[in-house]
Amino acid sequence: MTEPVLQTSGLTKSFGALPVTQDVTLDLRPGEIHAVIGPNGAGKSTLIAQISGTLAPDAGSVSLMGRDVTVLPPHARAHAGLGRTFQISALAMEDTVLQNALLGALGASGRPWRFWRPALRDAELRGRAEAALERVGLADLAAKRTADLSHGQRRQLEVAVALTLQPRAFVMDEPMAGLGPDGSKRMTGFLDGLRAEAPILLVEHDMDAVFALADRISVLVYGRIIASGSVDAIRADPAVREAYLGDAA
Ligand SMILES: Nc1ncnc2c1ncn2[C@@H]1O[C@H](COP(=O)(O)OP(=O)(O)OP(=O)(O)O)[C@@H](O)[C@H]1O
Repeated sequence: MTEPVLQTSGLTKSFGALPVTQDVTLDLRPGEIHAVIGPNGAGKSTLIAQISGTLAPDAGSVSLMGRDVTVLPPHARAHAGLGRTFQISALAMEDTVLQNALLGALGASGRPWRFWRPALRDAELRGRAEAALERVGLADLAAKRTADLSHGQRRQLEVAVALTLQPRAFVMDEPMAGLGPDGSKRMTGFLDGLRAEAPILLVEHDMDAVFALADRISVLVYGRIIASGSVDAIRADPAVREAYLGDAA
């Protein structure tokens, strides 16, 4: 079997008496989209936070391309190849689209922030930022103020910022949120192509998108993975239908 790019093993975390992830073991293999679904409050965002390093697990580990990154801070995981998009936008709204992409490229370069001004003139960084914008279809909007983008375009820009790192794996928290049917369809098409570049661990409530994209689905309920398998297997699983999918299956 192909080596996983990303692997969690026994990730466990409680907030006080509330267990939010319990012994979560999953992996992400080259070329795939692995969706994590589950009801509100199941622990999906806290799982992503432990994978990306913003939250320390009580027990368990995270490894990236075979390297244990459990104690690394988020920026070090990003440098090790983990690309992340957020449920809530982390963009600088008053800056232009290109400036946001450049901030990502500058962060990826590992240079201190005092190089921000020179970065605007740095051909290599600019090239990296422009290539990422081109990749997500925002090249024509490079000079636009980010606040003036549509919600869907901001989501695309978030992916572009993550792309400037040339990640080996993505974790994405609800990239379809608030997109509407057309935007969701466009993003689905985009993620479909992106998986060949870097596999995606996808937390998403939009079941049409999940069923269209996922190579595998893991279902999280009360912090525990209750089922993991292909789209067809998950849709047919009685426990999953009862706990989460209901009519959506
Ligand atoms: N910092 C925190 N302190 C205490 N409890 C928290 C904290 N963050 C999350 N929780 C609780 O942990 C549980 C899991 O939350 P989490 O946001 O991971 O769920 P989720 O599956 O991502 O939900 P959603 O689908 O609504 O985004 C919830 O009961 C939530 O209230």
